Amino acid sequence: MEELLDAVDALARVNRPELFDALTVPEEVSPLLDPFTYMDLKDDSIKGKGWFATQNLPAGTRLLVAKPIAAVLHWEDEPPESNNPDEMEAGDDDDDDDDDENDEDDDDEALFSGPEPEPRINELLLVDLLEELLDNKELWFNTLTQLFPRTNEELAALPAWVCPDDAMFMEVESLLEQLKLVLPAETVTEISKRLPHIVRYNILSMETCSELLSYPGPDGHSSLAGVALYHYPSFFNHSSRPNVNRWALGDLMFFVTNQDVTAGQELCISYLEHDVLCESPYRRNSMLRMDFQDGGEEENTHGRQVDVEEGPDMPVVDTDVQNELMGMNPLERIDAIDELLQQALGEKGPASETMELSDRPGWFRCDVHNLQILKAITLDAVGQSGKALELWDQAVLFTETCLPPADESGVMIRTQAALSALQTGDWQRAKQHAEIALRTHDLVFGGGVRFFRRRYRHDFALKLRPAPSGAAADLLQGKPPFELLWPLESS
Ligand SMILES: C[S@@+](CC[C@H](N)C(=O)[O-])C[C@H]1O[C@@H](n2cnc3c(N)ncnc32)[C@H](O)[C@@H]1O
Repeated sequence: MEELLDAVDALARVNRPELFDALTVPEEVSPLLDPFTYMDLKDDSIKGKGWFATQNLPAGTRLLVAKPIAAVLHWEDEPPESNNPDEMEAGDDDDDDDDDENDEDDDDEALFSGPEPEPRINELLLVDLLEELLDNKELWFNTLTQLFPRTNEELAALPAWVCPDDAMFMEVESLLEQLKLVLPAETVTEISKRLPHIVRYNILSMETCSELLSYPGPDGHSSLAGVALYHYPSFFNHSSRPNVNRWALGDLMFFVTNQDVTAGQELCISYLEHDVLCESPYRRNSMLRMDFQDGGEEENTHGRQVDVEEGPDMPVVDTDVQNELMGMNPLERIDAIDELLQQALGEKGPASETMELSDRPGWFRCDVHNLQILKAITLDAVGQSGKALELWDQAVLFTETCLPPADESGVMIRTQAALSALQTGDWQRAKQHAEIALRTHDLVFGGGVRFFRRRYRHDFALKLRPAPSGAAADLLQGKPPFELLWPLESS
């Protein structure tokens, strides 16, 4: 697995990495390519097919590893003019310069560049699949026809596919014409109707080590983010209380139970980011945009309408907001975060003046959580690790009360909490956070302390705190903090 991570690291450094024939399933996990070891497929009258446990499974059972049928990375969906790396850099610089001073210029630029183009990533995947079918028509009969939507009734219940881009539509049409040379016309008609929906309703996002603070930086793996269509994983249904977590290394996807599961229970993943699962059904459904309503486990809400709600439909503190905040100097940033926290908690605008404070619509709970993390990072950077630790503790509380069990973001937060506690010289607290971080990491990712240190090595290299002094320096004796908190002999 460590060799695989080395290969993934190398791929992530390449400008516009290509997928991923180089990444093969390591021998030690190859038995997991067989999904029927611990699970079986069953039919449910409402949800269709789904995976069910065939035996009692303890938390941390690796169920499945899968290689995709096709995958597309986000960089492949960049608009053509920004595909030139030189132009990209120039564009980035412009953005940075413009941030505060030249709002008017920003507006002018927006006028000239037009609206954001629609994402075409699903259609890029569709084109890849059609190209693959030209060489390997059995893929349709053996695999793709097994995936939802399988029947004409299922198909008829879905909204029509609308291609967001004329050029892509022409490409799809041309590939369908070429397919008519190798497949019967009625099969090609079937493919043209069903394949866009198969893509739309089965693809999974794929991100490597995305919980790490180093993820968006030069040593992170954000260049490998994309979407992929998998065969057996496509049969996992959605639950807002999932008992299965998934994680990726490149395009290899791993599925693991996050809690004890009893024989006969359904095994579900979440189709939503875990940090929005604690929101109301209205908000969850606004983001899910699927052909079913996610109303909570206890009720069957297939097709049910959920009431409209005040407040944003999506998290406000997205990557752009976070990048903008991280571009500020620390003191300015803390003020800006405090201001945003007030809004996020509904304590300040944009609701009407007459509105009671308690009635003001808040943002998502993960907005507050992410702002608190940014503030903790900032306080650590300016040497206030005691105050940072209080915020890391609040972030731990969020992950343990609002997220599914053993969520990987809890590992990152416990790791940072341990490092902040060590920085304050509080060895007991540091050790406690460190142990839980390692235990949770091992449950989800396996590989003991070695693999934890390997996955976290770029985070350990970040200079997030000043050089330790006082009790922390006495504890460390010149060693790097991770050596003290996660020594190799603890495995
Ligand atoms: C990725 S497929 C999952 C496997 C699918 N059930 C099948 O029969 O192949 C996604 C589709 O399954 C159904 N589905 C998944 N989770 C569901 C849920 N919680 N409630 C109702 N339908 C669900 C929806 O039709 C959705 O578009």
